[in-house]
Amino acid sequence: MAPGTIANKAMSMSPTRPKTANPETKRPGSVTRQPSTTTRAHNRGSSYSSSTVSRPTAPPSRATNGTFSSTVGPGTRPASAMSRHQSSFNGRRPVGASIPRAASALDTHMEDVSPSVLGKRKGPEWDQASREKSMEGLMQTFMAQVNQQGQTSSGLKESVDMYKSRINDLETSRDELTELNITQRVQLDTLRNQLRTAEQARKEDKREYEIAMDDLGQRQRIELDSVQQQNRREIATITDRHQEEARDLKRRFDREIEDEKAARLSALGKLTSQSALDTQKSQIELERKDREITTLHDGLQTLKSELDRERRIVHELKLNLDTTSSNSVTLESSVRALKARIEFLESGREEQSKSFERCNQQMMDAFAETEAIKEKLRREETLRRKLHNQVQELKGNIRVFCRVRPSLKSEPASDLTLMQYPDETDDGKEINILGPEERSSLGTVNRKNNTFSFDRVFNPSTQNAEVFDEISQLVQSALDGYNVCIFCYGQTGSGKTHTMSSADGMIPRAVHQIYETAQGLEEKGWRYSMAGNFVEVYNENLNDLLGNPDELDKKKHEIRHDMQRGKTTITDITTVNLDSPEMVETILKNADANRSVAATKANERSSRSHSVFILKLTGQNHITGERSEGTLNLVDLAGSERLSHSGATGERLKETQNINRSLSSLGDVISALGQGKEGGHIPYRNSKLTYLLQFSLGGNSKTLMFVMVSPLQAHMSETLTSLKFATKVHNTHIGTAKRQARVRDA
Ligand SMILES: Nc1ncnc2c1ncn2[C@@H]1O[C@H](COP(=O)(O)OP(=O)(O)OP(=O)(O)O)[C@@H](O)[C@H]1O
Repeated sequence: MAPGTIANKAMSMSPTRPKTANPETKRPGSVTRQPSTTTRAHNRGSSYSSSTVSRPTAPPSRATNGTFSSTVGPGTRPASAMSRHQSSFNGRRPVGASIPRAASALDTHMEDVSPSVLGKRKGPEWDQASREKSMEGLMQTFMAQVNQQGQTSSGLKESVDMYKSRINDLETSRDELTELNITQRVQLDTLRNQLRTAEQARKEDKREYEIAMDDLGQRQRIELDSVQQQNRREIATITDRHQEEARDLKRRFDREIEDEKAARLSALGKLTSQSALDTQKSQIELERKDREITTLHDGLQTLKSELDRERRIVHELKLNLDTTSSNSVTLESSVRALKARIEFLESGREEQSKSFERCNQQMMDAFAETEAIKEKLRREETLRRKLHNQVQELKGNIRVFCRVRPSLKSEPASDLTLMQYPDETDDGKEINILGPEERSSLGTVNRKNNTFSFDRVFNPSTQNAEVFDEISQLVQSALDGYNVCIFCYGQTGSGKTHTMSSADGMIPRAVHQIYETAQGLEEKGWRYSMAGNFVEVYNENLNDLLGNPDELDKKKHEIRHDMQRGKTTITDITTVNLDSPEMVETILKNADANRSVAATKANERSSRSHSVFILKLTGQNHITGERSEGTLNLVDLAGSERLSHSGATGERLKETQNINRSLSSLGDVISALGQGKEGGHIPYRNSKLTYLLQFSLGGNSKTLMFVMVSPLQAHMSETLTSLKFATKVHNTHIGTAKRQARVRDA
């Protein structure tokens, strides 16, 4: 316990603590309050002492009664002091606490006697007896008070003793506490010393740990540096080695490339000289062929009859084959019968075996004969191909057919152009277009007559099947490995789409024929594969009509030519393998649907664009090892009407310009081919269409153009323009046969 606490306790026990609220202290200072000995005896603690000193002392106000007041004067007021002690000790009242206040009794008495004592007499002069009496009474009262005071004093003594014992207790407690305090201080010091030692030890440890950490860090840094250096050295070594290897490789590759280049260059040189030689040879060959062709031309009839004869032979051979086959069947059954007989016959074995050998020999002969006939048939097929091609070449490598569509129900007869077909019962090659009636100044009525002649003219009653008969030989050429191009040219509504891609048009018919022929050729060892593309050239852009309709007019396709192999490919194009002839219907439907997406009306779009159906035919003969690669292009051209005169603007004008450009490019290409200059420039690149068809126009390819004619009077001007263009094409000689067609104005 802290010393201060004990002092506070002593303070709380102070019997004389001033109380301003005490009525006695407020009383007017008539009584002198001397510090009593009892009070002094209590004054041991410093706090207690200060409290006593602070009590105010007043000078005696009754100097005349000094002796009396010093002993029994009202200022001492022991009872009052006692009562304050009592109140400080937990409310216990010491003996005498109930004694009446002497001071107040004295006060009363003093007031009663004072007039006589002070000589202020108002009654009789002097009464000795009463005075003695009263003195005695006073004396008795005084004595009683003294006794009372004695009792009070003994009570106070008891209190003092009690206080003393209490003080002794407190001192003992204080001593104990002081001792405890000292012990605790010693312990505290010891603990502080231990703490200091521990702190010292901790600091020491920390310092050692830091030193160790520094050492470790330094060691690690050194190790890291050495590892890094080692790594750097290794990387440098590896890099050097790799660079050296790379240099070696580069040197080697350079050497190899150089060697390869030199080899290629020499090969190229050889090839160039070879090709020059070949070209020269071809030239000579061409000239020779020209001569031959002239001979051939003369001997065409002979060849035709020969072909017929060959056909007859083939037919006879086929009959022979059938007979032989039935013979071999008969022989087989004979063999079986003979075998059965052998089992039954026990004797004459030799004769039987001879007869069996004979039968066997006959059978072998029959097989050999069959093989020979088959071989002859294959030779016949090769010969047929050759002859077929010669016939096609003689017919001319570019042909023009004219087709007039019938009038539709909606078109009255009065609106139709007068057209005549003078040789329709014969060759069917001419058409007369009669102009409107014109009255001359002399009054005669005339009609302008425009006569055109083509390879074939189909009148309005001709059906697609008949038209196809005429082109089927060209389709056969595609199977034989030639590039064939069939165009439909004419103004909008003239019947191009009907001819080309209607349900029974040229495209489906061509596919069906190819299938049938390819199947027939299978027994001669041929296997064919067919791959189809359908593209559209619109505004000089190529579109895939079998692709995603959303990509129409957006996706870019490029045309790539393999000049050495004479092959054309289109990038990112959909190719459909025609596994069955029915596939073609799906292809046509898809193309139509795609066009419908791109335009509000599909036919509107179709008349503003060129569509090209490309069929690639690859054949392989596993018996003879022959191979053929041909392409059939079926082209539905955009409407040829001269829209530049119609005042078209904007998008329509652009379309028109593109159509005009591509059609005139087609004309230019055909015309350049017709000039037939060896190595002359052919402007294929002038339009997407001609560029796409580069290998199918000219050279060894075969071209057929349909010029489509509308029967309407209103379209006559366009009809004449189309027919004139077609005549120009017809007059063009490409390849071997030269022909002349006539345009007669009557
Ligand atoms: N030989 C024909 N026999 C019967 N109807 C025909 C014949 N040729 C054309 N038509 C009909 O004439 C109309 C116009 O023909 P088509 O659509 O083929 O013309 P187009 O030249 O292809 O026109 P576009 O350039 O707009 O495509 C169609 O209704 C078609 O059915």
